[in-house]
Amino acid sequence: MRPLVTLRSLSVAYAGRDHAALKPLDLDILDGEKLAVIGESGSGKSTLALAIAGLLPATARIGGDLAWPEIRAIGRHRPQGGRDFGFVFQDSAASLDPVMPIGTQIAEVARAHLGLGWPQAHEQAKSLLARVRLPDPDSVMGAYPHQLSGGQKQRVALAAAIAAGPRLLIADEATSALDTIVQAEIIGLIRRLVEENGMTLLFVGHDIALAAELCDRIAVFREGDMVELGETGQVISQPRHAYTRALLAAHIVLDAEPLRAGARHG
Ligand SMILES: Nc1ncnc2c1ncn2[C@@H]1O[C@H](COP(=O)(O)OP(=O)(O)OP(=O)(O)O)[C@@H](O)[C@H]1O
Repeated sequence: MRPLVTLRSLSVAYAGRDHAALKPLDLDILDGEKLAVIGESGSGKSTLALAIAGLLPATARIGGDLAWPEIRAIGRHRPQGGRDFGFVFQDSAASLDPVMPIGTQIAEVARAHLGLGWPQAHEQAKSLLARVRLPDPDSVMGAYPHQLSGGQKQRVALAAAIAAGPRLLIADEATSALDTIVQAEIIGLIRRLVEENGMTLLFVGHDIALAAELCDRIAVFREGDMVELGETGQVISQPRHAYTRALLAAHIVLDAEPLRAGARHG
């Protein structure tokens, strides 16, 4: 598989902080793969996701090289949100406009990046709402974010993220605020959308069992260091790093089944 994004000695430090948020790392995100980035709070996962999307704040100093080879080849400097990547955050309310109808928000992405007129963009938005399995897409088109549940808002955020057909879907703790059943539904939805659209997935989270269920490879982060990177089956059944073993041990106490399944299938 060709790399969609390449990182070479990439590091990130925020102004005023003693420690680097990300220590130099090499990583290729392969076109079409589902890659999980996991680790505890503060380990640098979101920093990595934001760096890949070109969304780090101005206070961040970036070292090394981060490239989207195909974008660089056509002379563009940075990836474009919506067109090259879709980003879904933990708190989708923060990325949805509270005073704009849902349908208009999704249609705007399709209009801006696909050059559609408003009527076509609205049709596209309605079919996306059906694809993310929101009941009654017609009424959701005219609804506002506060009228939807947390799980429904994540479905809308996913519809908006993929509206312009990006190559990469970045889900940053996109299911972390949801209860277990809704979380499983959204994981299933992400899997289906990624497969149907042939997208690459960067799944950022702290739950190694969820990562194992969904992804082909797992990268484990701790204190800004990528301590482990491997195929899911290998990371689950033969973890190389003590921290990965500790994450797995903590999970086996809570709920062993997804991990056993991940090890069997991996
Ligand atoms: N905008 C910022 N300015 C200064 N420091 C930041 C900023 N964003 C993150 N950091 C710091 O960088 C480190 C890595 O944070 P990051 O958010 O990438 O971790 P994370 O693994 O995604 O954590 P979480 O799961 O809690 O979001 C932390 O020490 C954090 O406090």
